[in-house]
Amino acid sequence: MSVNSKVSGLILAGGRGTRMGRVDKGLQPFRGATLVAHVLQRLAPQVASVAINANRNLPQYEAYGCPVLGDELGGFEGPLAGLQTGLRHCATELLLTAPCDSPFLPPDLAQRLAGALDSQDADVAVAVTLEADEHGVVQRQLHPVFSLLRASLLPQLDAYLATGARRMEGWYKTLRLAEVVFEDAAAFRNINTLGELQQLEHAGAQPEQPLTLAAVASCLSAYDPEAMSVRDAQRIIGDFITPIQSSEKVALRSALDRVLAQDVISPINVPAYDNSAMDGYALRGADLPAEGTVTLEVIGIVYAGRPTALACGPGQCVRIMTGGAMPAGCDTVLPQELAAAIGDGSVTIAAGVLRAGDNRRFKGEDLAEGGVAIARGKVVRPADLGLIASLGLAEVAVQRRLRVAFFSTGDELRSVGEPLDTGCVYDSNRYTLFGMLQRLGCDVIDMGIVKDDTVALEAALRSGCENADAIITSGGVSDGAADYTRAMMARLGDVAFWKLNMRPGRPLAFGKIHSNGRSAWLFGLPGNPVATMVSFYFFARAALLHMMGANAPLPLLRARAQAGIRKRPGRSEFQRGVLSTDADGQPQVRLTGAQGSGILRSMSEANCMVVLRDDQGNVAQGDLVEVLPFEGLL
Ligand SMILES: Nc1nc2c(c(=O)[nH]1)N[C@H]1C(S)=C(S)[C@@H](COP(=O)(O)OP(=O)(O)OC[C@H]3O[C@@H](n4cnc5c(N)ncnc54)[C@H](O)[C@@H]3O)O[C@H]1N2
Ligand code: MOO
Ligand SMILES: [Mg+2]
Repeated sequence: MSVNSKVSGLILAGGRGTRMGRVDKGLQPFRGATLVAHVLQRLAPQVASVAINANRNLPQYEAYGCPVLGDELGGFEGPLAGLQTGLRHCATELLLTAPCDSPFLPPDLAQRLAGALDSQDADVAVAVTLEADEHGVVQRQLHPVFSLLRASLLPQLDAYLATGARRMEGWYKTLRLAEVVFEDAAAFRNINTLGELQQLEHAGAQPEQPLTLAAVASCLSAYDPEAMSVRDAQRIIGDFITPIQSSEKVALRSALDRVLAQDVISPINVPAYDNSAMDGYALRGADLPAEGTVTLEVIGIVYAGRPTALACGPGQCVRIMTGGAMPAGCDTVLPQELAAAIGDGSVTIAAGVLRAGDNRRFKGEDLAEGGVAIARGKVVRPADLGLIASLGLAEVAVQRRLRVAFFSTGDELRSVGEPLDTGCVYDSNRYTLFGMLQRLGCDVIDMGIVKDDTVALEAALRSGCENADAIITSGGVSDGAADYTRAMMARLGDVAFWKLNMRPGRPLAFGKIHSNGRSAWLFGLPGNPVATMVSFYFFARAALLHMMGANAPLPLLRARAQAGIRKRPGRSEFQRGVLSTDADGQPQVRLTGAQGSGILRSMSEANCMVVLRDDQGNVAQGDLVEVLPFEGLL
């Protein structure tokens, strides 16, 4: 008898998809189908039948023609709960599991696991791969959700779950386990984030192949590195970059300005109980008069923070303070200033001053227990600190800080503190870059000035690559005779040199370089000081935030031009402006004089950039233009 007829397949699709922003992972589109469809396609030929374990969107899963089984336990208790349901419905001797986010699972999974189960007389066989860790040491990696189990294990699993334990590996420890080594580690790759999903979507057939710039650029209808639009460049950068996968727990206050690495889940209802929004009288809405007045008996008083056993019957009310728990029977609060008369032990209410249900705050109306209070990717602001504190949480998981190395290139540059030789300029780009990176919350590594010298450049790029997640350079990316930077960048990795249809900031280098087993993203910004800043804001900033896993779009707004602006269609222009409010309090903007890309003074005088897109022509006085205010810009 072939292995197939003894095995039922179970696709585990019952998770919360927490790392994917709580989307239903299995149903995410991937290479023309969904993730679960890819898994089904690979699993079905290996087994007698397949069932899907899912806890939401059941009709969509049913559309694949398989039985869909919800967890018996309820409440997203993890893969063991799915396994329990799968074993309960398993009509064959063996059950094979695979997660819904592993579209590359091996075609011989069932066969090889079954072989080991038999030969080792084990209860369960589990896939293992050998993978080198960061020090190059090979480690055994167990993949507990790729398992083949005897259906007879159900009573043991029921008993294990009844203890409250939920970890797969914990349960396996109580069983006879056969480990089966598979050589192709990439086949067990599971997709945890939308970023990975997107990366693999474009990555060609082999998931282990790194994404190349050429592969990303091939998605554009036309790719001309000599005439790139701002939008295309932003798109390529966004598609090429993937977020770093590393987080840390920090004390709440230290989370300010950091990026949340996980959803903050509310452990409690906020507020924890129905309460009053006003100082006044809690009453039954049904007692409110349709006309004339009603006088209610005051049976007691409730203060905020003190539990109450008071309960109102018809004709009764309770004196209550803001935040006080609503007494049983009450659903409405009369603010005391709306009472027609307040007597000794009674209050009189006129018709029409109040509707039933007014001034009551519901338990959980701010946040419901188990709900997402703040989604991962949010940059933590003061209000978020307060919200997290209101949940009683003292720590949160944040993305580890991004390490960004930067240096300036050019023989003509001198550092602050050095004498200024003839023909030289002081290096200002390292200071603007320091400021912008610091504002983004990066750990910065200032590598100083690097001369136009191949050896020095190579050493600097390699050192940056080995010590940082990203490297930002300025200068040397145009095609001037002394621009050694380009040649060296290209030698160390996959780097594109673009001429963009924009002003300032026309040349830009972008890519990924490698050195001694490490890699880093590279942004080669143009040397002219204003061009450096503009390129940073419109390309590097979003890319760095994306690496940090942050969700922080540019805060653009619209303002009226106080004077006409000359603008040539066909390129984007970023002009320095001063944003203010007109006599009616509406935003207005004027330019700050000379706009040459070496003129930092007008950048310093500006408080915004006027963003004029490719297709825009001359701007007339009073026209609305897009503006990027510097204040509040991360
Ligand atoms: N024939 C062409 N020449 C240039 C083009 C072009 O398309 N064809 N593009 C121009 C544009 S636009 C820009 S922007 C610059 C960019 O050139 P590089 O990135 O190669 O930068 P450098 O040549 O090294 O420097 C340009 C300029 O900026 C000054 N600079 C450089 N670094 C700093 C610094 N850290 N602090 C202060 N000032 C700096 C440098 O002294 C030069 O004056 O190329 C145009 N040329
Ligand atoms: O890109 Mo350049 O910024 O115009 O000087
Ligand atoms: Mg140059």
